[in-house]
Amino acid sequence: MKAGSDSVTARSAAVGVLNAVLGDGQMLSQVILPDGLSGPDRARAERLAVQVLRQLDRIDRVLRPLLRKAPPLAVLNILRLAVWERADGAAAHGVVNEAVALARRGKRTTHLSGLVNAVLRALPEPVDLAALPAPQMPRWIRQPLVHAYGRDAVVAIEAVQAQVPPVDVTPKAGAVALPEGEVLPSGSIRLASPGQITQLPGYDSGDWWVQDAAAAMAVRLMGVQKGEAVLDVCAAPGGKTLQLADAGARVTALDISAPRMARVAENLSRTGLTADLVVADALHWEAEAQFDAILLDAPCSATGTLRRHPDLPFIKDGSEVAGLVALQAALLDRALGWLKPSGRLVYCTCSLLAAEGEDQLAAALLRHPGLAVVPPALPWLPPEWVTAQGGVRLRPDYWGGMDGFFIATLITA
Ligand SMILES: C[S@@+](CC[C@H](N)C(=O)[O-])C[C@H]1O[C@@H](n2cnc3c(N)ncnc32)[C@H](O)[C@@H]1O
Repeated sequence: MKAGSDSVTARSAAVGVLNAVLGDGQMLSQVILPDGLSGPDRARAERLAVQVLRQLDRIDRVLRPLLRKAPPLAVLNILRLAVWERADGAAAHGVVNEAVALARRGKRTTHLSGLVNAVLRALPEPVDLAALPAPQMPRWIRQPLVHAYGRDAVVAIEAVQAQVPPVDVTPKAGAVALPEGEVLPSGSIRLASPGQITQLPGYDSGDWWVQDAAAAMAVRLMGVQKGEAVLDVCAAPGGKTLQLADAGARVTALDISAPRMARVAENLSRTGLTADLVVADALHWEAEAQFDAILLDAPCSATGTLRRHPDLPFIKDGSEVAGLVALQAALLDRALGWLKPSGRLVYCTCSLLAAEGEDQLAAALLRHPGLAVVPPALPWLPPEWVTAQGGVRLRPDYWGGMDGFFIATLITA
């Protein structure tokens, strides 16, 4: 974003978001922006905050030599935002003036507006963040990934996570209006220039939906047949429900969260697809009949989605993982009981951690002696993505960037 007088409100809101995430540990999705911000300013504030979080380590490397001691967080975040804007090509004088004005307006920052001015005037010219090493993932994620994939792979993943992720969409069968983009081998379309999604051709007519290429692969691996009874266990916000319904399955979509299920209903309505919606805790729900196929997209650490959620490294410390692993195992055991004898269950998580993928699968195979893995048979799937167990490991550095996922198809003997 280029500096300009109209962007002061977006800028102050962006600093507020950074204070909430980095100071109070709030998730980006939960931060409430101030009332009275226009739609475009709201979007700009969110974009600025996300970009600063994604580049935070690089930004701090630029600032560190210019600061004798760490200023209060609210001041530091004004400086961080200004460094990002300079790196993004905004003119120095505009960025400095507006950062100083922002500091003057805040009760907690006004006494340090002189410092803001001095530091920003001392920034190198140009501010080249891309020349610095990509931000590293926190230790609780990085260490197990180095162990699982090796150091080079982790560096490649971190390089991708420092970039603005592309937007992929899944076309509906027989779609007429599609936005321009590159068709990936799996059939997802990577948009050439996303801009405002709701303005793209085919959005209003429901000809496609936004869904990362990796997220779309679980249902592609399932090989759904028309008329099959399919249960989507953790369904919201519903990208995979749409795929299942579009493939002609009779879909039951279940999720514990009513507000999130409302988004599934909206998505079905826009795309003209249908599914039975159930709001329930899968750990207590009872199925009335068994299913031909079940998709379990289990709640997880979401470590495969750091590109889109750059706040996660700052608000999570890995302490939730053990609880999530136990929940995934309990959901998996329960879901297996709803399968027809010849049925298949696709288990997936958007996690990079083996604990929520490969190890979870190995533990399930031990708990259920009759359970077997069906290796994928898709011509476009690179064989090196298939694990020794027959699961699929998707990494963020594949195909120029995708979410990290683990997917496995299970059958009971
Ligand atoms: C990874 S998200 C699912 C994403 C979804 N499948 C999609 O493609 O859009 C995990 C979901 O699990 C749901 N969930 C968590 N615990 C659950 C439970 N005990 N029973 C049912 N749903 C649960 C959450 O509300 C969340 O929507």
